[in-house]
Amino acid sequence: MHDAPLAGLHRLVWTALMAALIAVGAMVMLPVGPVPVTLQTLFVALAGLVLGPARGAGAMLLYVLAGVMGLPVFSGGKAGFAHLLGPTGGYLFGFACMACIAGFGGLRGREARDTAIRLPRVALALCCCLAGLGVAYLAGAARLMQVLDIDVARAVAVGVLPFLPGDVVKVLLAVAAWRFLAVRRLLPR
Ligand SMILES: O=C(O)CCCC[C@@H]1SC[C@@H]2NC(=O)N[C@@H]21
Repeated sequence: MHDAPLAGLHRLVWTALMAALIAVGAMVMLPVGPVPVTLQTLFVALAGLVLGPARGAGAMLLYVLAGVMGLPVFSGGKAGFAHLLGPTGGYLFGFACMACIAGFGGLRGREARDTAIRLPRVALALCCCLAGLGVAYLAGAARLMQVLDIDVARAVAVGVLPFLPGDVVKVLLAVAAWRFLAVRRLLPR
């Protein structure tokens, strides 16, 4: 009977936690050009899988809002609205879409009560995360084209290809973490 308010609180805590973890992912940064290597995509994928499409996207918007309001949560500890208009602003917009799409790979309804997460279910989660990553790349590359005044091929060379192998590994880690939490019934409902 008292489960519903607690479940709501549990979801809220997870939403705030995921927004905070993406900020941590932005701090872990390797500056390699106009776009740095960060751990953000790991936590964006995890946010979607753990929270579902709507709340996953909500956690991303919360994260972006925190940065716009001046918290140093963007890559390299940057903050402010101007950062959204810079070379990496497209990815930040794309993260909400990525979390939303990844969220369709998470567990819903009765599935969430089943602790046996088999290979096809893991494969679905992985596909959703990779599709979401593709959309984040699309948004990121589109913004790079505008800001750096480059063509599509150059934007892909600068903003997608160097990150692809690492991001695939991050997505695999996110799926593994999600499965770990799910089989232990630690996910919000
Ligand atoms: O300025 C920001 O906070 C956003 C940085 C975005 C970095 C992108 S996300 C996809 C790709 N993978 C990385 O490791 N870095 C880029």
